[in-house]
Amino acid sequence: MTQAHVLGFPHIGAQRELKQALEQFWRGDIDENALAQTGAQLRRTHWQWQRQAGLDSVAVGDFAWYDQMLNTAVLLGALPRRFGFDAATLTVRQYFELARGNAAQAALEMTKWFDTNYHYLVPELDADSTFAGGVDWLFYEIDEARSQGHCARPVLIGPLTFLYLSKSRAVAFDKLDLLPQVQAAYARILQKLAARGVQWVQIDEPILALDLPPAWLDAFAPVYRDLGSAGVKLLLATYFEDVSEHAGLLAGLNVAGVHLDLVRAPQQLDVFLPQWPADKVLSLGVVDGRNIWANDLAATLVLLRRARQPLGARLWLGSSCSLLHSPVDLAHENQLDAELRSWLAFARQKLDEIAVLKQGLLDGAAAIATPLAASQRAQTAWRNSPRIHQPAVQARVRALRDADSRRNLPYPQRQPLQQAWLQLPPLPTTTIGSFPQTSAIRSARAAFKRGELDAAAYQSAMQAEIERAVRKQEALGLDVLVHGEAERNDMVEYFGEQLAGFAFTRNGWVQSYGSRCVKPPILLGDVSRPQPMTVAWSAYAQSLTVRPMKGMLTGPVTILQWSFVRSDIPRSEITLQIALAIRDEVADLEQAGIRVIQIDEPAFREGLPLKRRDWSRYLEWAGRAFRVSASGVDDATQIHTHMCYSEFNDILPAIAAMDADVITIETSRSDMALLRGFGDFAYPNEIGPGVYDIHSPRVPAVAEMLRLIAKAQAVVPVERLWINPDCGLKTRGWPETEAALRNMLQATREARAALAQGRALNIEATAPAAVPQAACACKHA
Ligand SMILES: CN1c2c(nc(N)[nH]c2=O)NC[C@@H]1CNc1ccc(C(=O)N[C@@H](CCC(=O)N[C@@H](CCC(=O)N[C@@H](CCC(=O)O)C(=O)O)C(=O)O)C(=O)O)cc1
Ligand SMILES: N[C@@H](CCS)C(=O)O
Ligand SMILES: [Zn+2]
Repeated sequence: MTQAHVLGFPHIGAQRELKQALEQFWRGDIDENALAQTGAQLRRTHWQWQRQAGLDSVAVGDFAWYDQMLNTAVLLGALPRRFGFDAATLTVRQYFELARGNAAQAALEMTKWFDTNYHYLVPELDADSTFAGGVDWLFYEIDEARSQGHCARPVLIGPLTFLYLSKSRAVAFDKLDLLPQVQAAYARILQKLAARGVQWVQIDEPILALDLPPAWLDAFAPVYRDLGSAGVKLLLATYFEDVSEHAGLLAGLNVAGVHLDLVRAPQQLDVFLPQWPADKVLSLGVVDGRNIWANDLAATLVLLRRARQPLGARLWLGSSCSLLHSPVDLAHENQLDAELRSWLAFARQKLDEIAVLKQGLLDGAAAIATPLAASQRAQTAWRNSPRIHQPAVQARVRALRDADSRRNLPYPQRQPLQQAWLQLPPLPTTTIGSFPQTSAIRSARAAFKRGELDAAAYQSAMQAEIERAVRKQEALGLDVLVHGEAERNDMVEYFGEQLAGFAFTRNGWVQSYGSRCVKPPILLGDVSRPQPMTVAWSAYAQSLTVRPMKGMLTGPVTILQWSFVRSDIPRSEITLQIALAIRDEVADLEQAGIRVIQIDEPAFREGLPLKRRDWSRYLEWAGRAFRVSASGVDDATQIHTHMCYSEFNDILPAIAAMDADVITIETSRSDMALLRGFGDFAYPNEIGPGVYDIHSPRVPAVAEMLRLIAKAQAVVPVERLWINPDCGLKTRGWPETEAALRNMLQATREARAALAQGRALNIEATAPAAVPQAACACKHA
């Protein structure tokens, strides 16, 4: 029978209930029982919504206190030995220690889930890892769903994806050596599910979207030959990319069905349909799990009908991927106008879309006449709306010439012009932009948004924060100052709120990691800049000091990556539109006397396509967009960029081609290993490799930073080396921020003295940090 389903539902809660409960629990304000009740209530609600919408099963196992990848490690019993926990008796408190670290141990590392803005916890394995099973939370939740009358479909991260995305913490080994044990553990779990009477299990193998080494691909058939015989029907889910090249492999796997992401790659259908075996389900992901646009029901029905004829009841339909990446419920957006709301669907509305599509497919279009007509009206209105199309913006993009993405002079000639007025000492010091976003700042903004604080009072409060940041930087002795970004809720949303072509939500939260969320703005139309966005704040900050104030902007690629983006025109074109808006802001900052300007691109690497074959095209347009945003200035104006969270070495030529005068990058957590590539590649401009990790409240000692400075000096010519932290300081508190910066400045003074005396830095006594650091605490609440 044709089934309608979703691959997973967001668990943070429509009002971020899980976030509030987690943070209360971590603060000690509520006990474990109260936390458990919040979790149970959220699961109950989300299952009810799926059932009420008319879906045939509910996803179980998508709920996680922190992260589903960590849950999988716990389920398998594969915990890092260094914590000394017994997986079979793991407590919720211990679970959070794995996620967030404890006094003795750093948290599990966190990294981006494929090309999304969600971070998962990276399981740690070693050659002796065991997989004897862990606590039975999944089985409990299945019983819970069933006791509420639902048809429970457990969702698991598949064994090959789990293993491939894990890391070895100690000596490197071939992770595939662990496959037999991992496979056996999955077989035991599936048998247990079968014994409970579970019929279908969704098993996610998104690594099929990547360029996989042959040994990993070859592992699929034998693993699933075994798992497919464990007594439950397996629906193997792929998503995020075209998996056409694996159609033969997938058709031959011992699974009962395969799921395809037809939103990302609709062309796959024509490859799969002709060769799809008569005994297997083909589940089509036709409702976008990663964006907020309402489905074009008529167009989707056409596609589904094409598959219906050959597949019959073996055709399933659902979301393209888990709805984890969507905000929860449009019903809470009472400030969006009716027209815009008719163009949108959040997770809850997507459930209805899937159910309606199933009905339309089985019972004919007449059975869904009302939603179909509404969908068609919305599509027509959207296509023709003056909110979307701004001919002047499009004309400006078309008129871009090659010279618009180039500075006048090359860097070697710009550098003396900049130094002539900047008069910076050797090893100039700066920070990445943000200073602590204190609860006073956040509650002032919340009061302003509620109308309880007027604009003038809010402005004064933010100016006071800016002044505080400036005075502290002066006292510390930094060379290039920042205003601190107090006025920004988020480095992307803030710009989305001010640019034409964007809409923003009140409550469209999406989990970024753990309890932390972001509210991506909605990029719905051609983008332009009605008025300056940052100039008044930066100019105010500059008015407070004679030192150079660095203007702070988010770059076009990062704004694109961290927004919900329209899908009717190419991403490359949208990015150029944003680039032009940023270019105008850069020009206005320069006019206002801000002559050092940073354009952040932390998502530049994240935007890289999953398949290498698509890289060069992306790097070409993304790099051009950055240069368009940065090239409209005088050669004496210094352009910085900043990148973090990334492995940069495989795209260094593209980073160099961005031609920023200075790049500050996250390097301290890799002990400067990330910098080596910059040295080998002979990166041509100035670099500020982070000399301390901002992700933990721990204050690094002067000697530790000196050691990293020495390592950096071995790779980057000293006249092109800057000293700065790894990333912004918004998630830190002031006491540790000041202490760490004080030490950074002291380390810099010592390094400068050594330089002046022509001696090497004395780093003999300095070992790498002995105390474990949180892997990434801006990501670790
Ligand atoms: C650098 N990172 C970012 C990513 N994506 C972005 N779009 N932005 C990023 O900065 N991706 C990669 C990383 C992810 N890292 C983080 C780090 C930290 C957070 C985080 O702290 N998120 C906050 C929400 C931030 C925000 O939008 N703040 C708003 C609203 C604050 C709020 O909740 N206010 C309360 C009232 C508070 C009070 O009265 O005291 C309310 O409205 O109810 C603001 O400052 O105005 C979080 O809390 O989750 C995210 C990603
Ligand atoms: N300017 C931003 C960059 C973060 S990646 C900040 O300092 O928070
Ligand atoms: Zn950063």
